[in-house]
Amino acid sequence: MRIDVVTIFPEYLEPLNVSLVGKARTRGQLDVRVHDLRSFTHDKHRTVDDTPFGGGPGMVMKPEPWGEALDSVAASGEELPTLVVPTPSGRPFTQELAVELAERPWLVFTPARYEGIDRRVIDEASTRMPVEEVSIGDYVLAGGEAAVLVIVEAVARLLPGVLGNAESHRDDSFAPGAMADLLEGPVYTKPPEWRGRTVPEVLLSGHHGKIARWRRDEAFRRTAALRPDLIERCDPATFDKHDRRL
Ligand SMILES: N#Cc1c(N)n[nH]c1-c1ccc2c(Cl)cn(Cc3cccnc3)c2c1
Repeated sequence: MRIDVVTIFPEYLEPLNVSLVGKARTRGQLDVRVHDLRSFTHDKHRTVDDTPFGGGPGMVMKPEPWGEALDSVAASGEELPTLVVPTPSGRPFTQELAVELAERPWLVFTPARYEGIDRRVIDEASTRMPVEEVSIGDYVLAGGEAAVLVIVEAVARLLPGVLGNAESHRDDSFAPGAMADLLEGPVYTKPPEWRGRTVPEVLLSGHHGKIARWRRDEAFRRTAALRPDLIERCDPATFDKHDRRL
């Protein structure tokens, strides 16, 4: 997968050089390119914003630099990219959308600032590529860069080979499958006793069937307590009558 990010804060995307995404880039599983929007300005002050038509607070990001940036990025690849626009009014970002985006060959992110990008940029882009306007949650950020970090990590970990053998998204919370839509249960590691606290005996038993059942029961119990709405979404076939009694 190729990912391009156009931003006035390229340094905000430095985290894409480390950990899971950084390793995937080093291995060649992910091609991430960050572009400074100001590279596509031509005035002395490298202006990217102006006052809003119709008045009102704040500034709006000018269409010209974005248009030139998207032209340049789109022309540099062979395939059709999907434009991903972080915005408070966007489609809620969920695991389902992460899976959808992970199936695309090329994502171009346009995290903006101020009061947003001149609407004509998105409208014009929509005539030549798929556009997804996405929000990472019902809270207000100052711009889209943090959303890009969240979306890229959630998508990258779904790409084949990115998660090592020691990790797996098989039992991810919110992912389809036997633990569909359940939150993760408690996890433990050595030492077996720490500050007088021990590990549930079943996890030391070596009985894989009992361990699997305990983990599912704990996930169900935790989900029922913290996110009962997710239980309603579960496929009834996922749980036998015993689970329903937890
Ligand atoms: N994704 C997401 C997301 C989220 N969940 N909250 N806020 C944002 C987000 C994304 C992009 C921008 C751009 Cl461009 C400017 N702002 C500031 C702003 C805040 C409220 C109303 N208008 C603009 C952004 C906020």
